[in-house]
Amino acid sequence: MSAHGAPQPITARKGGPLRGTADVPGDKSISHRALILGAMAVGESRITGLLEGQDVLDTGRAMRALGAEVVGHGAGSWSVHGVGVGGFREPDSVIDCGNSGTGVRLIMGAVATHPFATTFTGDTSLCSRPMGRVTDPLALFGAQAVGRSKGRLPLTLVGASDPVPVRYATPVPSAQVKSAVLLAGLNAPAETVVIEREATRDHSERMLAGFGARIATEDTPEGRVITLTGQPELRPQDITVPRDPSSAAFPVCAALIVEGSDVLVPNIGLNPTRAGLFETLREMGADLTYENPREEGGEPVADLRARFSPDMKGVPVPPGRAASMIDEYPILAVVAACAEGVTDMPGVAELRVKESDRIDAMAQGLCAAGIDVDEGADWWKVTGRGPNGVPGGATVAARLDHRIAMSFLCLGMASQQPITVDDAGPIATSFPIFQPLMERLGADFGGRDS
Ligand SMILES: O=C(O)C1=C[C@@H](OP(=O)(O)O)[C@@H](O)[C@H](O)C1
Ligand SMILES: C=C(OP(=O)(O)O)C(=O)O
Repeated sequence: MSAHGAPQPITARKGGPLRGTADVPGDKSISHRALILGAMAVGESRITGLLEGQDVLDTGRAMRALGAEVVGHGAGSWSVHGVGVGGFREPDSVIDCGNSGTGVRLIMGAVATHPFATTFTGDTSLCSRPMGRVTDPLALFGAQAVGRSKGRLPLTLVGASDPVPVRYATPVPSAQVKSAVLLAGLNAPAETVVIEREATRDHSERMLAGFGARIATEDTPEGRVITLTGQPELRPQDITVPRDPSSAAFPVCAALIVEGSDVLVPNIGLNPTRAGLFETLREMGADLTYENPREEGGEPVADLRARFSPDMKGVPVPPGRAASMIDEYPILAVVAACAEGVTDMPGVAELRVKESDRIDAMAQGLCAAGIDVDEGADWWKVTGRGPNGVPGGATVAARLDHRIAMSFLCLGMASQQPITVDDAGPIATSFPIFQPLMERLGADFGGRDS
């Protein structure tokens, strides 16, 4: 069942090559942060290129419930009239973050140092995900959370009325945890410090600096140490959201595995904390180039060009790279299935607590499509069958997970027999135009029986 209605099965089958330009939507991580920081600034921020996917729309609704004015002007252009740090008001009703881990965890951080109660919920996927990783550090500020067993949603967070600053070493590599602590630190006095052993995406740090917060990052033997001075006045910003590398991954990888393809994906954010997939694909022998590299809105961007790459080989993916490509492992596994040899992906326990257990979801679907997968608690290996070697002919479960749905649809474009995804509804959370965009490039979602 889709998060937002009846299940929408889609079948992808091998058609002609994929060709043309893929204008993917705005970055999901940056879009959430633009709305939240806009809501915490004094005055009006303007955002262009905002991702209008359900996850981000749910965050926009939550910012309204907390007192900010959030207005869409069409085509990704939005304005947010913020209430200032410490200015949120108690919401009248439950905040429903839908399918979005980023939304709920960042908003929990933002309200944790406000003296009122907020109740959070989400869909069945979000209600099964761990929240203790965020409520534990928020408790150090003085916030109290009561949720279901194992701290799961629905959950009520009573914010600290007299917050204290916090120094916190994150036990898991998670930008959501880091960002929740930093957002809570905004309304605490003095300095809040987050230490992360492995660097994770740094959009919060960059955007906080852009809004005028005093924030410093230092690489030390302990790890990356981020120090934020609390209670700043955030200045409203004009933000241009770069396009999402995690969405670009789908047309890029589909082009690499579909014979004769040549696809340009312009204006993609290539922040090094996000670009691990592209590095890995190049190591596999992908014909993937960065054209016109430049900087926009404080983030590095380039145009990506991907062409069919029949000689790709499996590679070991360094575990230290995992955080920079954590959402891209499902589509990497699809490329690995179409390469020769083994792609070994260690150090990825986090994949088991995303919208679904992504190792299990991919292993079951790949196996049904004729691909061998070995897995352990924090690793998996895909044994490829080479270009045109994937049998396909399977129906796979999306498990309320947009990335699982899109990954298997891409595999269906290259496999010998079609692949059906039982519910493509969740794709709307991050990439609402996925289907028409891929069809314009030449994908066949005709849905006929094989
Ligand atoms: O901070 C963010 O915007 C995100 C962080 C990642 O989650 P974790 O922080 O849980 O690794 C990622 O999987 C998610 O899609 C977006
Ligand atoms: C893990 C993801 O998102 P979130 O954690 O925000 O639900 C994702 O988009 O792949």
